Amino acid sequence: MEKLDCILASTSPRRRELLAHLGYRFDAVAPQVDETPLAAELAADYVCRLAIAKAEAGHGLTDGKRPVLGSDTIVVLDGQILGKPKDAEDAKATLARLSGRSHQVMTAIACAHDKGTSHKLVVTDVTFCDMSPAQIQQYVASQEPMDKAGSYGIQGLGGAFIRRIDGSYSAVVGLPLVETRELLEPHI
Ligand SMILES: Cc1cn([C@H]2C[C@H](O)[C@@H](COP(=O)(O)OP(=O)(O)OP(=O)(O)O)O2)c(=O)[nH]c1=O
Repeated sequence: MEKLDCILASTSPRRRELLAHLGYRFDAVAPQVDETPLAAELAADYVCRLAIAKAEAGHGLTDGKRPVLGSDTIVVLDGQILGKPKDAEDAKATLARLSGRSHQVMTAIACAHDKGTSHKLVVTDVTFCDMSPAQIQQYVASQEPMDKAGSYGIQGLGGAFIRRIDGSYSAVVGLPLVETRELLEPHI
C-alpha cells in the first residue's frame, strides 16, 4: 500500500480537492459528529469544537499512526451561526439576510496526532452584493446552496454575488491552505 502522509476526516469533496493542492498523500474517513450547538456557545468556540471533534473521531477510526485533519465551516451574521440550510425556504431566507451586507466565514481546522490535538481558527470577511428576490429564487433553484454553510458557494454560481472578500478564499471554500500546511507540517 502507498505510504500516506495524513488522513482527512471529512466527507466533503471540496476539502479533499483543497488538501490535494498541498501535495500530501492522504486517505479520507467519515467521522460521525453531533453538530448541535451548546447553549449560549459562541460561534468561534462552536466551530473550533466541531473541527476538533471531527479530527479526534477520525483519529479513532484509524490506526493512530498518521495525523488526522478535521475542519468545520460556518457563516456568522451579527453573532448568529448560519449553518447549512434545512430546505429551500431556509436557504432563501438566509440569502435575503446576507444580501447587501458583510458577514464572517469561520473555518476551524484541527489536527489530531499521537501527542494530542492542535487547532487554528481562520476568519474571513465576505461582502455580498444586493440580491433581488428573483436572483435568490433562481440561485436556490440551482441547488448549489443546499449543502453549504450560509447557503452559498463562493467557488460556484454564488461567486457572482460576492462583491469583496478580506481573508482566505480557500478557508471560505472549506479548508484554509496556508494554515492547514502550518498545522500539519510538524506532524508529517
Ligand atoms: C461559505 C461556503 C461554504 N462552503 C461549504 C464548505 C463546507 O463543505 C460546508 C460547510 O459544512 P461543514 O459542516 O463545515 O462540512 P461538510 O459537512 O461539507 O463536510 P465534513 O463535515 O464531512 O468535513 O459549506 C462552500 O463550499 N463554499 C462557500 O462559499
